[in-house]
Amino acid sequence: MIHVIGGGAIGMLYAARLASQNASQVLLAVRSMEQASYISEAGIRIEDEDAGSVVRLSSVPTDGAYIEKVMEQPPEWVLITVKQHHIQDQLLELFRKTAHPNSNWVWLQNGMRAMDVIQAQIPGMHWLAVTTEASLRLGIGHIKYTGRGRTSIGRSTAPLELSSNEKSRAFSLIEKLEKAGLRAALSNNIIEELWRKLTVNAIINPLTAILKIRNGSLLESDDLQRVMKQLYREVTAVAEAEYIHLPLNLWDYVEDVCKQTSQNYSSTLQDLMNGRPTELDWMNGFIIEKASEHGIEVPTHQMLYSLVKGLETVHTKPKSD
Ligand SMILES: NC(=O)C1=CN([C@@H]2O[C@H](COP(=O)(O)OP(=O)(O)OC[C@H]3O[C@@H](n4cnc5c(N)ncnc54)[C@H](OP(=O)(O)O)[C@@H]3O)[C@@H](O)[C@H]2O)C=CC1
Ligand SMILES: CC(C)(CO)C(=O)C(=O)O
Repeated sequence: MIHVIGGGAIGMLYAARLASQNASQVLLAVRSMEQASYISEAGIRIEDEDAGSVVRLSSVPTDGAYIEKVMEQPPEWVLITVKQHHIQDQLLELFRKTAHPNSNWVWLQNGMRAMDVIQAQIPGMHWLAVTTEASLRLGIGHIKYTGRGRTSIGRSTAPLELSSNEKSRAFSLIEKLEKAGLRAALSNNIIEELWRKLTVNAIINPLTAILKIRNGSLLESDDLQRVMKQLYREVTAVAEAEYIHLPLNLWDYVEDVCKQTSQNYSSTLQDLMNGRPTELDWMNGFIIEKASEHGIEVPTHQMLYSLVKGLETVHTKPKSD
C-alpha cells in the first residue's frame, strides 16, 4: 500500500499516476474533507501535453479517518508531498501516531532542512527524494502535468553504501513509479543531489520572485547574470565548507534549467502572487544558516532573502481596507 500525503500539484500527480496502475493500493491523504470527498467521487483529472484523463482513487482527510485507514492496513510507503512550511507539529504528530516499523517515508520537498530530529521521532526507514517533475494544480481534483522529469531517491545516510535490504526496498518503489510512467532512480548520494537542486532554486527563485519575471528572462541580461554568478559563488563556497562535492559544470546546469523552464514562473513567484508563504527559509535561508556556522559571508543571499521575506509579509498581510 502506498499513501501520498498532500493533495497539491505534486501529490495529485504521484497519486494519480500510481493509482492508474493499481488504484486499490493507493490512498491520497489531503487536508480538507471537501477535497477528499471530491477526489473519492470524481477522481483526479490530469491534463497532459496532448490529452486529458481521469484516474479514480480513494482519498481521506489527514485526521481520524486517515488513522483508521492506517490501522486497517499499514502502508509500505508514505510519500510526503506537502510544502516545507506544512511540515510542523500537527502533521508530525500524525506521523508519530501512524508510524509502523516497516514503513518507508519519502520526503519530496524542494529546499533543505536538517532531517535528523524529525527522522528520529518517526519509526521506519526515511528516504529523501529530488524530483524534476513539474505539475500545476488547477483545482481540487485537477492538475496539469507541465514537465516530465525524474525522481531520485536515496537514504539520508548516503554516501554510505546501501544495504541489500535498503536497495531492494528502494527498487520496489522505483519499479512502481516506473510502471506508472514516472521516471525514477536510486541515488547513492542524495544529499549532493539536494545541494544541486538547492543551488538552482537559491539562484532562480528569489531573483524571479523579486523581479516578477519568467525563469528564461534571467538569461537575457548581463547584469542579472552577474548577480546570478555572485549567488553561485557564495552557495558553492558554503557547499565546499560542508564537504559537499558539487559538479564543476553546475553553473551550466543552472543555465540549462533557466532555458528548459524558460516559460515558467518559479514556485516562489507563484507563492507570492497567490499570497502564500514561500519555501525560501529552506532555500536561501538554509544557505545563510550554514554559512554562519562556517563563518562565511553570503551577502547576496542575505539581501535577496530579506527582500523576498519582506514581500511575503506584504503579500500575505491581511488587508484592512
Ligand atoms: N509543483 C511542482 O512542479 C514541484 C514541486 N516540488 C516541491 O514539492 C513540494 C510540494 O509542492 P506542490 O505540490 O507544488 O505544493 P502544493 O501547495 O500544490 O501542495 C501542497 C499540498 O499539501 C497540502 N497539505 C498541507 N498541510 C497538510 C496536512 N496537514 N494534511 C494534508 N495535506 C496538507 C496542501 O493542502 P491545502 O491545499 O489544503 O493547503 C496542499 O494541497 C514542495 O516542496 C515543492 O517545492 C518539487 C518539484 C516540482
Ligand atoms: C526548477 C524551478 C526553478 C522551476 O521553476 C523550480 O524548482 C521552482 O520554481 O521551484
